[in-house]
Amino acid sequence: MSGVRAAVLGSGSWGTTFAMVMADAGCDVTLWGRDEAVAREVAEQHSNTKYLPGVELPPMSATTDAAAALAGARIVVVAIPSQVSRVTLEGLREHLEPDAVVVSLMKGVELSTDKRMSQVVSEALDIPLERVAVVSGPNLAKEIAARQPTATVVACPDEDNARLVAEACSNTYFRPYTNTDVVGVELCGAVKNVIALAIGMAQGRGFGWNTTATVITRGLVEITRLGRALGAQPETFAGLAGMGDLVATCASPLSRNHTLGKHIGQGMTLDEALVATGTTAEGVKSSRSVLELAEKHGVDMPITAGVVAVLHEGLSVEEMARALLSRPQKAEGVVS
Ligand SMILES: NC(=O)C1=CN([C@@H]2O[C@H](COP(=O)(O)OP(=O)(O)OC[C@H]3O[C@@H](n4cnc5c(N)ncnc54)[C@H](O)[C@@H]3O)[C@@H](O)[C@H]2O)C=CC1
Ligand SMILES: O=C(CO)COP(=O)(O)O
Repeated sequence: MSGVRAAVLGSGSWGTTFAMVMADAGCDVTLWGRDEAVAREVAEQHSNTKYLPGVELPPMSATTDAAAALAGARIVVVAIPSQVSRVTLEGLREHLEPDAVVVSLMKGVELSTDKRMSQVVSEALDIPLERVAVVSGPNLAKEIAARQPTATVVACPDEDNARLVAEACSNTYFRPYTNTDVVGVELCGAVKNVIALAIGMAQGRGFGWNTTATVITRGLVEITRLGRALGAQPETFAGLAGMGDLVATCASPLSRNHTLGKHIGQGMTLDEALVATGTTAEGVKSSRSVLELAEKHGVDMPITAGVVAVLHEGLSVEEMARALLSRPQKAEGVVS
């Protein structure tokens, strides 16, 4: 999409990779981050060794000056940790162009409000939800930065805006599909991180593929159940943002949530696992807000409850497994 001005907020692994995806799609991209050294390296040396070692980036601008990044930007992409997005975006609101479409790449649910990221973006920037799109799918940043083929979903209530964003990120290795089910796509992205933590815990404890497959499948049931209670479309859960991302995140050691869960399963404390994992593992905090959201809507999410209990309440992985398996027998309905 030749020449469309885009700003990407957040110069970590996914922000930098998505800036690369858009630049490779022909956009005129400026990456914004708070780290001056990273911005200089991206702009001058076409690399970001802190987050994407060994990757050669296409030419793009990079800055720590938000006003400069946002000036003239038709598309603004947000790729910072979910829990700091509201305060960060409120500080940038005055620089947003009046026709800008804002894209959330974030896979979390806000603590204290239990809001999805598109809701947070809309409130923090004071723009209607029709101008907020979300991108979610099996999108491990490091594989995409190596230009390996993948697909994703661009969801927005306004189909023209979904198409605008899809065109702006479509290139030879990245294929976006559009839909209007923002609730479903966003919930898939946030809750799969919690399920990935559970699978990491199980694998770290030494459980094999039967356990993994069970948790993926029943995890998808939990996501579907919550999504349906919140008005999502059932087919979203079988798509790229649902099953697709669940498979990628739960199978790959590149997933930080999976890795963190594995550390816990191997006996680390949460603090030790956070240090060992390094960058953002959204599920650690979002597990709590997802569970609260489920409780508010009367939705049963036993795997999510188990993850919260292990991470934040001192339950062991064995106790979590026992608790899950000793639940009352029932028929296997998709939403039961
Ligand atoms: N890395 C991946 O493969 C994928 C990540 N995501 C999602 O993208 C979001 C961002 O994740 P990553 O880029 O991977 O995380 P990251 O940890 O690699 O980078 C986060 C970036 O945000 C910056 N940051 C942190 N606090 C900030 C603040 N208060 N103000 C401004 N900048 C701040 C950090 O300096 C860093 O540049 C998360 O919600 C994640 O779930 C989604 C799909 C793929
Ligand atoms: O969302 C992701 C891949 O689609 C990345 O997962 P992690 O945040 O667990 O690394």
